[in-house]
Amino acid sequence: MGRRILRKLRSMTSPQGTSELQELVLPVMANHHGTLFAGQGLQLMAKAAFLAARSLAHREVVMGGVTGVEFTAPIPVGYTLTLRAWVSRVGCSSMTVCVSGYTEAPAAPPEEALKGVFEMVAIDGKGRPTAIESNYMKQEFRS
Ligand SMILES: CC(=O)SCCNC(=O)CCNC(=O)[C@H](O)C(C)(C)COP(=O)(O)OP(=O)(O)OC[C@H]1O[C@@H](n2cnc3c(N)ncnc32)[C@H](O)[C@@H]1OP(=O)(O)O
Repeated sequence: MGRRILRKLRSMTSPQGTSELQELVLPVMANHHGTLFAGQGLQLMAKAAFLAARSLAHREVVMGGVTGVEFTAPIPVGYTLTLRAWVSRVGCSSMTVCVSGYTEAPAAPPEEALKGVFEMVAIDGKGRPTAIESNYMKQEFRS
């Protein structure tokens, strides 16, 4: 692959410590109300948090816990859900990742529909916590 194409591909990816996913809500992802099933929403948020944390740590990461999740608006089938995740705290081996999801549809204004805070831990080849070497952020943003 040529260098120019590689440069273009790199510029199209999310910055380190962030991720963005876009999903079309399909009937197979819905509950009996015709809106996104909570378990599917959690899975998508977990995926976005994982990708943001791994891109910062440059190592494999696992989820240690979920600090909080809120579903603030139902997401009907046919809507587009855009999830944005960003690392808000870097510890020794752990990271806090915030995720926010917005809905869009042709006749509806964009609306925040879900959000969550996830604790991710960088691991070595044996699955044990390992230090994150990053200058991304060395302070906690918790109030
Ligand atoms: C991508 C996926 O699908 S992951 C699959 C689901 N997740 C898993 O299977 C993970 C299973 N759990 C584990 O493997 C372990 O409990 C680990 C790796 C998360 C932590 O291992 P421990 O031996 O408990 O780690 P230890 O107590 O040394 O803590 C390591 C770091 O993780 C943090 N941590 C550990 N557990 C948690 C938790 N539940 N919530 C928040 N932070 C945590 C610690 O605060 C510490 O942070 P620091 O290094 O920045 O100071």
